[in-house]
Amino acid sequence: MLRGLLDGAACDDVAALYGEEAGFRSHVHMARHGFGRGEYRYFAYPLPPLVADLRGILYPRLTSIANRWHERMGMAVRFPAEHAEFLARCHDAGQRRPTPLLLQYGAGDYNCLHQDLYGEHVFPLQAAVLLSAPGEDFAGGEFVLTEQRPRMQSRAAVVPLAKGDAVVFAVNARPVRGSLGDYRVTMRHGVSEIRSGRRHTLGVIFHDAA
Ligand SMILES: O=C(O)CCC(=O)C(=O)O
Ligand SMILES: [Fe+2]
Repeated sequence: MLRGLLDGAACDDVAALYGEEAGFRSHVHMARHGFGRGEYRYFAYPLPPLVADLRGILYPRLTSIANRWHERMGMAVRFPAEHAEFLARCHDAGQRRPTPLLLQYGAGDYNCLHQDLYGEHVFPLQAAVLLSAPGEDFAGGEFVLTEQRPRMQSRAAVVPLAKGDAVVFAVNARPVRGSLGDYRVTMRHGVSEIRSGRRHTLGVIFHDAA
């Protein structure tokens, strides 16, 4: 968790973008795709400055974890120091569409457990920033992670985010140290049902989409 990544005013400014027509490349109604209930919009390029800055600032702080994870999971790909360089790799492979997104949930909405994979190129960590205040703007709507371990039952974790907090989590898999060395666990994330009110999130994914 990154506590207080954004202050309250910045959260409100980003959440308010949801209602604007311009600045997005697509609008997804989750129920139509079986993804849950609620909606989200992918930003278009150029990203709003705050979103572009978050991507550029968080990425270089995560590359050493990403590279260590890949080494431990026996994956050959390594990540360059700067986000622009990694994006160029995505774009050269045809993954050119921006993936940062704004999500909006109302009462009864939820986000099914999923993974945000959009092509061959995957940066193994992503971030989500909670833009609304639990207990004040909404009730329910907890950020949930599950880890699926080999030959074991899945385990869930709830991330107790406050408004402005971010969670950095595994996109796809992460290594876990066991008595026989590292093994790989498959991670998924989602959001439990919002019982009342309205909840907004900013999702920051570092690879672009095909
Ligand atoms: O609304 C949330 O907390 C989860 C959003 C999400 O799935 C994401 O940012 O990838
Ligand atoms: Fe997601």
